[in-house]
This record gives sequence, structure tokens and C-alpha cells, in this order.
Amino acid sequence: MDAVEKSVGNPIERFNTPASQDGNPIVKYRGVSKSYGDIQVLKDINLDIFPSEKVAVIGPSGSGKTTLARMLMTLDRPTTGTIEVGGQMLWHQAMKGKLIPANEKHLHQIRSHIGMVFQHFNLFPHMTVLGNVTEAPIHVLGLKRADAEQRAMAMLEKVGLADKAMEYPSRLSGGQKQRVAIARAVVMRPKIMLFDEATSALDPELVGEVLSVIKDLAAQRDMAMMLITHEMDFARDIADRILFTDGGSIVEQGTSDQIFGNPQSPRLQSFLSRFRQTWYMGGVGQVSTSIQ
Ligand SMILES: Nc1ncnc2c1ncn2[C@@H]1O[C@H](COP(=O)(O)OP(=O)(O)OP(=O)(O)O)[C@@H](O)[C@H]1O
Repeated sequence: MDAVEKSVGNPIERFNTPASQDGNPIVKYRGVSKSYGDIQVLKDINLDIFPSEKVAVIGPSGSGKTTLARMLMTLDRPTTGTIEVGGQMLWHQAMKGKLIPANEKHLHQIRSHIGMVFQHFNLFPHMTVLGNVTEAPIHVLGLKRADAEQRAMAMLEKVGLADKAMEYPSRLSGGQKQRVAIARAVVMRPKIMLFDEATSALDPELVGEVLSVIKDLAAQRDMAMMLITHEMDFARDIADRILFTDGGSIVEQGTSDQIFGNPQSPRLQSFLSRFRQTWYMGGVGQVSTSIQ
């Protein structure tokens, strides 16, 4: 056991399953670890996320937040441990301790339950906004074009971009592109949406419009969300539960009042004090609520 592991110990857990949940998590991580060569990036993660629960993940740069999400997106595989989505295993333990993927058809089906929004929007530049949002409903869900367009227009309405349906991405602002990316993911009606620093690549004046769309979706939609963010106020406003990661472990988790108002672990206290300092140093006219 290395020095970091010793100091981590068991996570500080002050989170009880909400009374409204039926006890069946939509996502289950069990003993998930990830190493790149000799470097252990995630250490024995155990995590349940419940239907419609909004979970924010905060922590210093390099603490493993994105890796945690990449495993769930099936973009990368755990070195050990298992992850289930909707009761289905993403990766199976195979002989001699090696992990093998679920078969392609199975993975494809599970992936359709997971929506993802990244820092970079990755829209198809040669398609209109409407084309971007209807692509997956037509080709993955097999909807008829007219049905897909009706569903897509309703989503574009929700993100405030119905009037841009026939525009090409190159004619949109960064904030608008990210709202299209959100519409494109949510139109699939996923069981869980992952947002990985969805506003980090945006100019500061465009951040608010994207956060506000995500907040609206969180309030209206009966789907779970995992939100990796450096925006502390956003995490506080939106999350039912906040996870603090450091050194590849979930060090502490709780409600936003617990995490921000009464942090227990010295590492979370130190992380938040840096944030408060950044906030304070933002000074007049530019109050920064994010840290890197
Ligand atoms: N493909 C890879 N090969 C080697 N190391 C990697 C790889 N991907 C991530 N890492 C390392 O894993 C650690 C965790 O990275 P990760 O991106 O999950 O952190 P993070 O908390 O999301 O950071 P940030 O807030 O800066 O995005 C980092 O030290 C990173 O350098």
C-alpha cells in the first residue's frame, strides 16, 4: 500500500439513500480500480447512482474524475472491478483476472442508455443543428425521420435553439454549440447523463447559458446525472449529492450543505479553502467560482 492509499482510508460517507429511491441503483461501481502502467489512477471505487439522482464530482486536477466517467462511458475499461448500468454489466470478469467487454450488441444497447456531453462539442460540421440532433434517433433508435425531427425540435425548444435548427454549427457561438450537444444527447432519453466539464472550454460570458440549460434539465427530467465540474456554485445548486475525489479515491461524499458547510476530511477542507481564496481574489466585478 502506498502513502496516498494509507492516508485516504475509507471515504467519509454522510449520504443516505433518498427515501424516494427504491433501492435499485441505475449505476453500480464495485471495487473499480484503474492503472496506466505503474500509475494507479482510481483506487477501489464503490459507487451507486440512483434513478433521477444528480451527482456532482469535484476534486483537484488529476484526481481521477474524468477517468471515473470514462469507465462508465465504456471509453476505457477498469483494471479490476465491475460496473453495471441498469442491472447490466459493462465489463465481465474473465478467466485469469482479465476483463473482457460485454459483447458488442450488448454494449451498444447499454451505451444507448448513457448520454454524454464533453468539454468539446464534437458536432458534425457538415450537418445542420437539426441534422445533428436527429442523427442518433434515426440511426441508433431507428425512428422515422418525421418522428425524430419532432422529438429533436421539442429538445431544441427546451435548450432555446429552435430558431437555429437549420443553421450549421460554424455559425453558432460556443455556448450555442454546447446547448446543441446537450440536446443531441438528451434527445435519446438516456437513463443517465454525464457532463464532463461541459463549460470548461467556453468563454466566461457563455458559461451561464449552458449551466442554466443543464439546471433546467435537472429540474424537469427524470434521469440521473453525473456532473464533473470545477464550478462550485453550480455543484451546490444542482446536486443531490457531491463526491469529492482526491488521489484516485472518493474521499468524502454528502449533500451540498455537508460538503460545503461542514467538510470533514482535511483534504476537502484544504481544497475548499483554495476555492474560497480564488473566489475572494476574483474581487470586484469578477467573482470566480471555479478552480482548476
Ligand atoms: N491514457 C492515460 N495514460 C496515462 N495516464 C493517464 C491517462 N489518462 C489519465 N491519466 C492520468 O490519470 C490521472 C487522472 O486523470 P483524470 O483526467 O481522470 O483527472 P481529473 O480529475 O479529471 O483531472 P482534470 O480536473 O484536470 O480534468 C492523471 O494523473 C492523468 O495524468
